Amino acid sequence: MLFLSSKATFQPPKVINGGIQICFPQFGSHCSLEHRGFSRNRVWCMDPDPPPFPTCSTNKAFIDLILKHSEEGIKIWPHRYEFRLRVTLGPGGDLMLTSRIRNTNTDGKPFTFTFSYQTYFAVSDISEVRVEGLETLDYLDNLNNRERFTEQGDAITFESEVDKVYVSTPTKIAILDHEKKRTFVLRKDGLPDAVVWNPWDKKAKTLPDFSHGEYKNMLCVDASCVENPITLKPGEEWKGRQELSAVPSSYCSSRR
Ligand SMILES: O=P(O)(O)OC[C@H]1O[C@@H](O)[C@H](O)[C@@H](O)[C@@H]1O
Repeated sequence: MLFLSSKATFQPPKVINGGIQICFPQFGSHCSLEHRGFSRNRVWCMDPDPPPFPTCSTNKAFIDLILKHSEEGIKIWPHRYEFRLRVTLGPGGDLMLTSRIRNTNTDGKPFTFTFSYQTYFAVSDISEVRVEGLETLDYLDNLNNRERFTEQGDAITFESEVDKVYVSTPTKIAILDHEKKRTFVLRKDGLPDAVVWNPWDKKAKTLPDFSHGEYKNMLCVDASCVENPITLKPGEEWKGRQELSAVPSSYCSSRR
């Protein structure tokens, strides 16, 4: 289901192109932090004592992880927080990520953040892929100084570099891989926006992890909260969930 570039090397702080990257406390380049935030480059701990999750995890394998502020980290982002992540795998391979972020500041100060599950889907050939669920929506075009445009009425197809933030998107987005006759279904909650990215040929040549032509085999569709940042007061918690499943395309279209 997920793409990982063939030349990826796991040597933090270098980022990889692949998998699902948890971007917090920013997704973009608004302040002096790392441009996709620091959470994707930190070592997380297993959370031995997570508070109860409202989602049903019966018959599913799951792991609870936690990331907290460190005294070193506070110098970079001057806030105390607890970020709990539950990763759940269902019997059919469905993958669910639930993030809970709590402001634990003791100085009474709120904090503001943006967030994204930067998700690299593996596809057979980007030219054969169609994304449904984003038609007629407004988007901010990262390739045009984040100018706002409105998408046309048809499903989205790809023939050049794309880097768009679709705003106020529905809770379900489908990524149809025509060649593989397979559809990825992304369901989300608490994450109004969806970033769609493919670097295409020219940009991919500038990304050292990509082999020749490898851009054809990936598409990022990221459940995100970018347009309207989230503000939490001390003691408040935010929750954002993403669920991914893969189904035969015929199954999906018969249930639209
Ligand atoms: O190299 P990074 O930081 O993981 O980002 C890769 C791409 O990720 C996409 O999600 C963004 O929309 C692009 O703007 C970005 O170039």
